[in-house]
Amino acid sequence: MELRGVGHRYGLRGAWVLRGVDVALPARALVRVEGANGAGKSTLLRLLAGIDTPAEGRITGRRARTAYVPERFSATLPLTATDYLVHLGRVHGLRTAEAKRRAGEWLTRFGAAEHARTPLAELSKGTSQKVAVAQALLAAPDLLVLDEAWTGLDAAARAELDRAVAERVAAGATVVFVDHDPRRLAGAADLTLRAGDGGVGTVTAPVATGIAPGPRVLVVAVGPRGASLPTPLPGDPDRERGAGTPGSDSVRLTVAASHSDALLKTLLTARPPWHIRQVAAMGPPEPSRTVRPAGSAEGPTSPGPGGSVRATGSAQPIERPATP
Ligand SMILES: Nc1ncnc2c1ncn2[C@@H]1O[C@H](COP(=O)(O)OP(=O)(O)OP(=O)(O)O)[C@@H](O)[C@H]1O
Repeated sequence: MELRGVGHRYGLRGAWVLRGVDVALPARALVRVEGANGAGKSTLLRLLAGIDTPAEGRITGRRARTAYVPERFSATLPLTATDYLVHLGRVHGLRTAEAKRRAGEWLTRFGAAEHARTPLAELSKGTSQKVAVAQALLAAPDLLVLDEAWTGLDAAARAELDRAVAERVAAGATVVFVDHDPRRLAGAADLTLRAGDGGVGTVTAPVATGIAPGPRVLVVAVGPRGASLPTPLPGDPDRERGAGTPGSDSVRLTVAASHSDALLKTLLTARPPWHIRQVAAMGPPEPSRTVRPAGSAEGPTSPGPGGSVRATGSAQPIERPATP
């Protein structure tokens, strides 16, 4: 998805909030938007979600399914939580039975199952927010836009949303979020955009998964014999079965460093949990396989469009408390 010369202002004669925004959002990426109050973060998110149309410029390459969680969710429809979710699931093209199943699943994940039959107007602020987040995740969106969506959620639901975000990215989605807590998903963003001075700047370069090698992390995890790894795993790591012990299985996972925190969290919070035996930063990546566009000459090691590079190199232990 690409923004070219995008600008926005409220009203024909209003002051420009954003101008000249040129940004490319990669697929399978977590994108953080930061900036001071009033810098235009929510404006940018609404443009990305397609809620508002830019006053100038173009947005191209929109993903098929987009979902948005606003800063404030005020549900005034005379529906129960489940009926509302099923209705939105239908809007997203799901069959009623599937929408019902997913509504129940997401309400349960966010600890709101007991409010499935509660009318929206009677929900507490926090539970309303859980419904708002559930409606966004229900349709497995390719673009998920979260405007301070964690606000008002209890600790368990905040952690669940962290996990859901990692799952969406691992599944190939772009997740764009704003949160005033700088610790939110700290270190996990592939790209950070800074809104301010009427524009949007790129703070960190995007990691185009599968194209840029980037630093990688080795995680050795141990689980009960025969236990399946949780799915999906953030960052879609390379996996290799290791030598287990009686009653346990060991697996070596190699993942982009930007996804390692989310991967560890997913393993540790799985049911049953996986124990982390080793976490190690990989040495400088050496491309072992290069795919070039058809007809291109032998040349540098960077892959062409659609190419991939597998990182190799020796593992360097990094300081991280590991569970036994
Ligand atoms: N619907 C609207 N009508 C008129 N002006 C608006 C509207 N929404 C936002 N603005 C203005 O646009 C500017 C940017 O607002 P925006 O909400 O995008 O900033 P923000 O960075 O998300 O702020 P915050 O961190 O306080 O949430 C502000 O000056 C705001 O007053």
